[in-house]
Amino acid sequence: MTSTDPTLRTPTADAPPPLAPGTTRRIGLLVRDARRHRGLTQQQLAERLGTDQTDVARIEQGGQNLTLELLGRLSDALDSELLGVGASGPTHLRVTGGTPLRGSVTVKSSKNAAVALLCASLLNRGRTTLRNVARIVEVDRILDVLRSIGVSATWDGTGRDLTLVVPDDLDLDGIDADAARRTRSIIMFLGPLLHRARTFRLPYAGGCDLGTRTVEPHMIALRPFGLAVEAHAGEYHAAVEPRPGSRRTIVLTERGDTVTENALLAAARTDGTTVIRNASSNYMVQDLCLYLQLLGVGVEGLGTTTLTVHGRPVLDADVDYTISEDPVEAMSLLTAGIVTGSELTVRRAPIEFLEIELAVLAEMGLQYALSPEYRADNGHTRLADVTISPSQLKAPIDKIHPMPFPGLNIDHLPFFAVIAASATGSTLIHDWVYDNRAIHLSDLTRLGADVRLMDPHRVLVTGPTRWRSAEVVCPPALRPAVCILLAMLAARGTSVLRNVDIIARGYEHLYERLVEIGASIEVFSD
Ligand SMILES: CC(=O)N[C@H]1[C@@H](OP(=O)(O)OP(=O)(O)OC[C@H]2O[C@@H](n3ccc(=O)[nH]c3=O)[C@H](O)[C@@H]2O)O[C@H](CO)[C@@H](O)[C@@H]1O
Ligand SMILES: C=C(OP(=O)(O)O)C(=O)O
Repeated sequence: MTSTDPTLRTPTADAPPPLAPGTTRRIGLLVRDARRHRGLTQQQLAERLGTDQTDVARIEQGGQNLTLELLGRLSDALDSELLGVGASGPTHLRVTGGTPLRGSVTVKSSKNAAVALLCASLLNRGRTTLRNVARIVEVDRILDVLRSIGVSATWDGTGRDLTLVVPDDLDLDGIDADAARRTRSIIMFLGPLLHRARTFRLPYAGGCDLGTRTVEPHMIALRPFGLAVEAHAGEYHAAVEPRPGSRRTIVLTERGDTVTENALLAAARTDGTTVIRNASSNYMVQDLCLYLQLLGVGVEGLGTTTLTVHGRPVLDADVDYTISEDPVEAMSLLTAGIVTGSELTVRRAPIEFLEIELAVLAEMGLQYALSPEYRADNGHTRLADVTISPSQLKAPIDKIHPMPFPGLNIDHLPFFAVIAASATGSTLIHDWVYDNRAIHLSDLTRLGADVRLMDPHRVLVTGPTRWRSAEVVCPPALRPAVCILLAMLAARGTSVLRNVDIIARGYEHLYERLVEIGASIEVFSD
């Protein structure tokens, strides 16, 4: 069949030599994986490329000569660095699995509290020092944005503590839109900025490919503070008309984490009392409340769904705050140990935010022991060391589904898919929250798991799995990407996980730390 696209036809004599057939076949598989991750049919990808479905089928089968120009167009059409060339190409992992991990590993501080506190630092006229900050890409993105508007952000010699000083005048027009668009957390600039300018613009919030994530609850929550937002051409146009009154009640339409944080950030510098109902009491919200208290804001109801904030128009204090440990990291590390049948201690696990997960895992047959509890360096969060032992797991009787805290954390849900695949029996996993995240879990089938997508929100996982090694492209979502890596640790033989850069968005030195507890992981790039 003749192609409609001239660049897909047989090369001319002066064209560069064609790639070896093995290479085109391999690239074909990568294209197919990336297309599926994007949820595109061959026809839809063909339309993006301006060609026929048959051309796409040929590329995926390795039967098409590939030029650099075509590779570039494929990368653009798939919105993927998968086919990146040159020295700064994507990073991949070679994972040799099937052996238990051993020893202990310590949980780092959380991404989600770090981004909230970075945004919160905009409220303070004094110096904010954040201690124990995770060195992750998500933090770097928000830092890039903060620096672009004039905030001074300096790491100390240890590289763990960060000092932020906010100037009197922010250069909001100079905002690094590229960095901002790569993170959803930019939405949390709305709360602090409504105290700094009567009008301003922010780029649309972005982030992982988890499906549509509404920003409407943020708009509703911030309206009582006089904020009106219109969306135009990739930007939010915000206008602030402060409303009189010394008391307001905000009823959140969703018990979301970042929307609660935005309401807190707006209330912190609003004179008088703000009552936030249906507030999230999740870990990052608690970290934010503790920081605001240090700044001199009265916050009552910590850990509950009604927060009462006594705001102060000027916040000017030199404060040090130590960010607490990340429950999702802890859950990831526990899963690494569970699926590899290991005796492993996960130190400094924020136990309050893992209690339901551990109760479910106990029902599934997990053997574990907890150390006596102790406090995190923020003086508040309860920590414990969790030691798990090799266990025969069985599927839970009821489905596994997340709920706002104190329910099972939505970000822990993907890890239950890997665990369920290691257990005997069928587990229904219901992600009612994200439109797209459960879909990414079907990649576990590449490693031998029986994962059936019942609909975009529900997967049925039947185990036990005889994990086998495979080559997989990282899904474009942080937690599912880590789940594939953990399944590779369980699989005998050598697997390759391609294009893992997304993992650095939320995990610091994850591979090195897994290697320290006995994993065999090699990092390489093209
Ligand atoms: C930076 C940060 O802190 N990110 C976390 C935060 O994102 P964030 O707070 O931004 O989460 P979203 O606002 O996107 O909420 C997630 C999804 O849940 C839905 N929803 C949420 C609450 C609710 O009561 N009803 C409801 O339907 C939302 O419509 C959305 O589709 O919370 C998510 C849900 O815990 C976590 O996965 C993210 O890791
Ligand atoms: C969904 C997540 O985070 P974010 O809100 O930053 O996309 C996550 O941490 O898994």
